[in-house]
Amino acid sequence: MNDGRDRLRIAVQKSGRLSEASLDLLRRAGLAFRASRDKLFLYGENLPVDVLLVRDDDIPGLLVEGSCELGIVGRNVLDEQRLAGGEAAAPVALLDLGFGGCRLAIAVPDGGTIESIGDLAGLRIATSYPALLADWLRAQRIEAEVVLLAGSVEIAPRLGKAHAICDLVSSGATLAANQLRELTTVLRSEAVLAASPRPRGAAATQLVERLGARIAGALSGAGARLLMLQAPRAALPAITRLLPSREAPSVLGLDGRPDDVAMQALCSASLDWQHLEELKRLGARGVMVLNVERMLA
Ligand SMILES: Nc1ncnc2c1ncn2[C@@H]1O[C@H](COP(=O)(O)OP(=O)(O)OP(=O)(O)O)[C@@H](O)[C@H]1O
Ligand SMILES: O=P(O)(O)OC[C@H]1O[C@H](OP(=O)(O)OP(=O)(O)O)[C@H](O)[C@@H]1O
Ligand SMILES: [Mg+2]
Repeated sequence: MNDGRDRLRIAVQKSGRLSEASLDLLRRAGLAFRASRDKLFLYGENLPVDVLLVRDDDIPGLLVEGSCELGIVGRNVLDEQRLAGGEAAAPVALLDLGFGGCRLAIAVPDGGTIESIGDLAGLRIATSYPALLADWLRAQRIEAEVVLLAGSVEIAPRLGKAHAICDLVSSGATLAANQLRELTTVLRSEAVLAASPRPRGAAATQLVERLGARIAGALSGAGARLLMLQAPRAALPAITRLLPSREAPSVLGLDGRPDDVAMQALCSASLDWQHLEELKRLGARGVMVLNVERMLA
């Protein structure tokens, strides 16, 4: 690994919105950990892979300097630091992880005079994401002043510090509580698996690829169902049309029953009781649905 280490390091948010889901995903990818006494480090027990628990803002920097080979962080944090860092090598986003979904949005006081993005010209906008906001303003050819605030951005308009804000939104409850309304979206974000841009040795590269494949497998397996049944061969086309299936089902002949088949199909999470009742009506028997835990392409 980098700096002569013989174990891989993954940086994960210590305590916050991404912490639980990040560790859960790593466990589903087959990693088992033991916590250090100071709870800043999780020692990998079954693979040479350890987890570093840090502030999410530190994760891109740890990847850039090569102290960690992988990290789980919001795309918002990754893109902000890439834009702020200018030309320097940036971490590489490998995979979207399907949690931590939110958007960076511009919001304005309810009932105020700002009605379209053009109205932002010449105004002050408070944010914790100055590089993303400045980049968006440039692209929209709007000249506005960016006011940097580390947190509680939503109260800036009430304090007279800014006319508008640019902050993360998911349910919209925080905006509503502060009498703000969303004007436009600057960036859609979710947690991503990111890799260090520093060159690594062959062993580390191989382990990064192996973990990437396991994590992708844990994600694609999540929610998938394996449907197994027996049915009259003649009912197969109708059954196949009915299924929320990702690919063609596997069909097997049955000994001594030429008119019947056994079939197996990988379905999405939307496979429900109504599908099963319909299958029965079409002549299916022995219908079984299993949750898929992991898949390897
Ligand atoms: N309301 C939200 N809904 C869903 N995801 C969110 C929301 N707010 C933030 N996120 C995502 O979760 C990430 C972490 O958010 P959190 O609020 O825990 O960060 P933080 O306060 O900066 O934590 P830290 O102490 O690690 O710096 C954000 O960068 C973003 O990607
Ligand atoms: O649209 P909503 O569902 O209301 O979520 C939006 C809020 O969530 C985030 O803050 P968080 O709650 O993580 O607190 P923080 O500011 O301390 O990070 C974000 O900064 C918003 O304030
Ligand atoms: Mg942070």
